[in-house]
Parts: sequence; structure tokens; C-alpha cells
Amino acid sequence: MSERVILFDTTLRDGEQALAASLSVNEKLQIARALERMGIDIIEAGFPVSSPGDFESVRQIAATVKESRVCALSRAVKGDIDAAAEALKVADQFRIHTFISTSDIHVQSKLRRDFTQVEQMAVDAVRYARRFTDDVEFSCEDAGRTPIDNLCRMVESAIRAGATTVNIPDTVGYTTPTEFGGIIRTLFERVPNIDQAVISVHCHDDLGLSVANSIAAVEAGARQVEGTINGIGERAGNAALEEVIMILKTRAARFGLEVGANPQEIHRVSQTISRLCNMPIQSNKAIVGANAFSHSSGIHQDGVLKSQNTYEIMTPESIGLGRNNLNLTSRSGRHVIRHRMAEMGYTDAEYDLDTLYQRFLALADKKGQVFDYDLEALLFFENQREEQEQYRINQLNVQAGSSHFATASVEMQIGEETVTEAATGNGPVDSAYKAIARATGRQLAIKSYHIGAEGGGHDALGRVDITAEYEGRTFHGMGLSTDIIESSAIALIRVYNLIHRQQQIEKKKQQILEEA
Ligand SMILES: CC(=O)SCCNC(=O)CCNC(=O)[C@H](O)C(C)(C)COP(=O)(O)OP(=O)(O)OC[C@H]1O[C@@H](n2cnc3c(N)ncnc32)[C@H](O)[C@@H]1OP(=O)(O)O
Ligand SMILES: CC(C)C(=O)C(=O)O
Repeated sequence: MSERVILFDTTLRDGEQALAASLSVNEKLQIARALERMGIDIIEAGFPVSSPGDFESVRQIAATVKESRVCALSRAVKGDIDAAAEALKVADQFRIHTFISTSDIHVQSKLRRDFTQVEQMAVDAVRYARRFTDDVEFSCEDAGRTPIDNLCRMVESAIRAGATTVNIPDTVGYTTPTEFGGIIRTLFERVPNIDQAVISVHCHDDLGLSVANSIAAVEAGARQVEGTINGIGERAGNAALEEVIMILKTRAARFGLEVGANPQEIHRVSQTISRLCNMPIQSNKAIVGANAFSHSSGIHQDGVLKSQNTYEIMTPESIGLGRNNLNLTSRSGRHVIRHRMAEMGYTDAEYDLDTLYQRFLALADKKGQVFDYDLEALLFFENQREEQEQYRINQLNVQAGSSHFATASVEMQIGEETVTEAATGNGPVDSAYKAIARATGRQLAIKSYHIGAEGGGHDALGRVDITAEYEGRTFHGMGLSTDIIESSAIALIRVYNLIHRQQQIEKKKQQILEEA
């Protein structure tokens, strides 16, 4: 039996730290389910003490996810650990992850303590976390810049206190692969109790070396790699887990290490996260970029036609990019939709065939042929729907032309009430947004507005991403439709619903505090 590398995904914690707008509970659940389905071992779901929304999403993920172990982050502070344990306790088994900085610069300038005090805080935190679970991870923040004697001392103390995983982060992406691999090797040589814990790594990409450093660490004996899908994360991001997975799979003969994740889920998970996080993927990104499997120049194309492996070290199918030869139109029936969804890797339990089929027909009537990415977009939207949406648009009509102000009229459902409003604006989107703002009675500050396309050609779906600010918080909304005015309205309504949900969560927390 070969050894195994544990995959620890922190898209919902470190990844989310990089987003302009935080994800809603429902969005985080969608991501957690996708990661679970992919076979990720540990999902870091959030930092519960940081906000009621984060607490609630960790709680719901811990209650939902069964196949992956759910983990939550805490400083080396009792209150943080209490919040993490409280949010996670609905799960049968869970991990508490506690951390503190170990580098001189962090210890002195940020924590304003000396190393011995910090070591004691780490030991106390690990011991305290062990009261709630026997799966405790401890991270030496800024390990990459920590004097090696102090790092060895901290790792030994954390293990003695009960840490079952010790994580060595290159928090600011400072090290090079030879250096970072050397740090891990030294720990194995010098820390006497090191075999009592799994050694993990968590690398940032400030110098573009996060994946290379993670792999160097694995070569030196690390057996857990932390990262995020698409490499999103604080500043330049984290190690892209899809790259780590494909390196260990494609070069299996070199490493001889097992990884549990199913690579055929990579494309889908990557797309879901890019959409929900409003983080487009650069086209030349390894593994998941749009060009990662396309061949442009004649000599390469000739080579691939003669034998695919002349220029492909892995196939698009290996990451779940399928090939489709069945045209889907409004004459297609439920069987072919189900067949196509199964080919794309969706099980029957993941969607309601009748609902999807009705939405498919409406789209096929508008655009003729429906492609895989359209089906994925329809399903994505179905999953986005909150159980009870406070705001819905019943009808939206917009008139615009080059010589007039644009005029929009809207009929909205707001809770039980039906509200009709109209407004003029300097363009169709502006007038629609003004009419919606009047109907809701709530003015938002739109901070960014981007139009793009899902798929290719003139009949691609128009995608609108907006970020909007309300009472000091930023929210992200996305809309997809054949009509970009409708996409714009859907994105805005999503934001209104997120604000409503956020207010409900705050209210619930207030009630709990008052009752306590
Ligand atoms: C490397 C990483 O990615 S670490 C994770 C980063 N993630 C986040 O910061 C999540 C979002 N953060 C938050 O919600 C808030 O910062 C909170 C709730 C965690 C703390 O908020 P506040 O209590 O207002 O403190 P604030 O963030 O301003 O300052 C951090 C404090 O924690 C201390 N601290 C920082 N890290 C640690 C740690 N690991 N253990 C103990 N104390 C720590 C700092 O020294 C500072 O303490 P001080 O007030 O005595 O100077
Ligand atoms: C909390 C730790 C693991 C972290 O995010 C970092 O050091 O980058």
C-alpha cells in the first residue's frame, strides 16, 4: 500500500478572505457539497468567531457534509475555540484548527510578545481544543520566515500538547522550493516526536511558487497539503489544489502517493467556485484555464492528430471535460437531458429532472441549441435559489432607444406584497435598477458591474456580476439569461435577497444573545 497525501481545502476560509463580497450560507453549502463530492479529505469551512454569518455557515456545513471532515479555524484564544467547537458540534467528527505566529517579525511586531509566551499560548490552545475533539490541527503562522530552532521547538511543543496535525505555512509566499523542502526535512530530522502527527503545508503564491513549494514539501515527507480550488486566497492566493492533485496523479510513478480526490470533478468544482466567488479564471491557468487543453499552432495540431500524447500529458476527460455529440433542442425529451447530465457526472439526486427540463425548454425556445455549459448554468441557478426568497420579480419591461431616456416598469413580489413601480434612467439597466430600488424602498451603492458571456457565439448566455454595498457590507450578485437586462435584474435581486438573509441571521444572533 502506498502512502496517502491528505487534501485539505480552505477555499471557504482562506479563499473567501480574498473576495470582494462574502459568500452567503447557501453559496458556501454549494461549494462544500461540491468539494465533498470531489473527495476532499478535510474542508475548512470558516472562522466561526469572525461573524454570525461565518458561524452559521460552518454550522450548516458541519450538519450537511458527511464524507469529508469539516474543520474550523480559531486563533490561539479560548473564545475562538469555543465558537469553533459550538459551530462544529453537530458533526459526529470534526477538526479544530488553531494557529499562532512563530516568526520574529510576527511575534514581536504583531503579537507584541516573546516567543516563550507565544509557545505557551499555542500549547494552551491545543490542550483546550483537545477537550472538544481528538482531531486538532495547529499551524505555525509565518513558519517560512521562522528561525528553524524556534520552529522545531514549537512543532515539538504542539505535538506534546496534543496536536494531531501540525501545519507549516509559508504565509507570505517567501520561500523557494529547495528552501521550503529543506525546512520540512529538518523538522523530520530534529523534532523527536514528529511521527506522532501528520505534517501539513499551506503555501501562498506571492512569488508564484505555492504549488512548487507544496510539492517540494511532499517530497520531503509532508503528508497533508492545504490549498484552494483555482488557487484563490489572501493576496496572490494559495496553492491551487487542482494542480496539486493533477501533479500527484499525472506523475504517480514518480511520487507513488495516493490522493483520494476524483480528478473528474475538477472542471465542475472549478467552474462552480469561479462563478460563486466572482473570480474569473485566466485562460492560460494550468488544468482549469479555457486554453489548458487547446492546441493552436500547426505543428502541435499535426502532432495531436497523429497521437494525442505528443502534446498532452493528461486528457481533458481526466478532469471531467466531456465530449458531446447529441444536440439538445426544444425537441429533446427528459431522457436525453438525464443522459447528458449523467455524462457530465451529475447523479439523479442532485437535481430535479422536471424542474430542470422546464427551464431547459424555456431556454431552448429562446436560443435553439442548448449546450453543456447552459445546462450547468441552469442547474447553478436552481441551486442558487434560497428556499424562501423575500424579493422576486414578477414582470420587468424596459423601453430604450438612442433618442430617449430608457423607461422601466417592474412588478415585484416582496414577501406577501405585490409592488409595482416605474422609473426612467440613462440606459435600460439604469432605469431597471432605479425601478427596482423604488419598489424595494432600499437604495444600494453599486460598486462594480461586469457583463460577460457564458459559452460562445451570439446566442451565449449574458452573465452579469455586480457588487453592491449596503450598510458598510459588500454583497455579490450574479445573473444569467439570454437577455442582459434580465441578467442585470437577476443579479440585483440576488443582492437584495442576500441582504435580507444577512439581516435575518443578525436578528437570530441578537435573539440568542438576549435569551442567554
Ligand atoms: C494567515 C491568516 O490567514 S489568519 C486568518 C485571517 N482571517 C481573519 O482575520 C478572519 C477575519 N477576522 C476577524 O473577523 C477579526 O479580525 C477577528 C474576529 C478574528 C478579531 O477581531 P478583533 O478582536 O477586532 O481584533 P483585530 O482583528 O483588530 O486584531 C487581531 C488581534 O488578535 C491577535 N491575534 C492575531 N492572531 C492571533 C492568534 N493566532 N492567536 C491569538 N491572538 C492573535 C492580534 O495580536 C490582535 O490582538 P490585540 O488586539 O491584542 O492587538
Ligand atoms: C492560518 C494559517 C494556516 C494561514 O492561513 C496562513 O498562515 O496563511
